[in-house]
Amino acid sequence: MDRIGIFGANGRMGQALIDACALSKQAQLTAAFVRAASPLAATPIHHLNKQAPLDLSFACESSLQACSADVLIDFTLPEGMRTHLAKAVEFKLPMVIGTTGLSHDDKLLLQQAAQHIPIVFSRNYSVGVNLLLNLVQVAASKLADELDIEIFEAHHRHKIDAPSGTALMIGEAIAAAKGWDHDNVARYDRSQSHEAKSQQEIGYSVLRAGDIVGEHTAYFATMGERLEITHKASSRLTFAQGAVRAAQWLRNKPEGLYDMQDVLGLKQ
Ligand SMILES: NC(=O)C1=CN([C@@H]2O[C@H](COP(=O)(O)OP(=O)(O)OC[C@H]3O[C@@H](n4cnc5c(N)ncnc54)[C@H](OP(=O)(O)O)[C@@H]3O)[C@@H](O)[C@H]2O)C=CC1
Ligand SMILES: O=C(O)C1=N[C@H](C(=O)O)C[C@H](O)C1
Repeated sequence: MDRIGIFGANGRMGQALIDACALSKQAQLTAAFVRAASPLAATPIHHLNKQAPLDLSFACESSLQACSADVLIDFTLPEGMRTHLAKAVEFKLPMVIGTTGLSHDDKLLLQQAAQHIPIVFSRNYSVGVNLLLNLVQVAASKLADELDIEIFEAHHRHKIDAPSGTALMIGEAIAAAKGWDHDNVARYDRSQSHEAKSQQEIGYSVLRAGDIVGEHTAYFATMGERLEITHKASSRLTFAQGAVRAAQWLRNKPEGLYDMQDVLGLKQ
């Protein structure tokens, strides 16, 4: 059994991760951390799998040293991720990270930490999106140069970062296939632009509404035809089960920075 510790255990993804551990035959949830000030600390956890009740309470993050986890999972906010990453390095524990909205400096922190512990970082843990990354690279490299490339994403009303981590990951994959520098070709806002778009750009658009779990479409449009490659997630359990799979894959790996394509064997 792989013993799993979860940060942000009371969040939307935290709850889904608790359910994913309960449904797994190989992973056992041994620590479900909440912030030090959380009123949930020391209260019992409820989860989907009612047939096998979970005999565990939420724990305060500061009790990490005393917990018995083999791998830690973080789906929180960038500030939380930074704190949790430092703890994982201190206690030499492998870590799976799904938090999005990370800055350039945060990504450098990940690289530094990966010199000491093994880390899987992915902005999307679903199988479908990781396959889509390969498909958009084929489309970007095989279709004509006279191509308009746009990425649309839709998420629930609570999501803070925009564009989503997945949308940026798709854009970065397309830019790599085209040999472009993503930061130079990404267009997030056309409201101040007074000219027609160039074909050497990747446009992003964002929708936030209701309870949408996560939808992404890459558009490849030219005169007379348009290819759309879409992924729709309908349950957070998809991401959570992917993260638990990554945690199991990560155990006993050497230090280094891995992603979900490594876990799934999809690297081209
Ligand atoms: N890579 C992937 O496949 C996916 C990534 N995500 C990403 O996961 C993250 C979480 O999403 P979601 O679960 O919807 O968000 P929620 O807001 O529902 O949950 C966030 C959790 O993080 C905790 N948290 C926030 N800040 C800190 C901090 N500074 N220290 C410790 N804990 C903190 C919150 O605690 P409290 O309740 O006390 O505030 C809460 O438990 C987002 O970045 C999202 O984009 C989401 C889905 C899939
Ligand atoms: O915040 C979310 O909910 C999600 N975030 C991730 C992202 O930013 O891409 C992944 C997924 O789409 C859900």
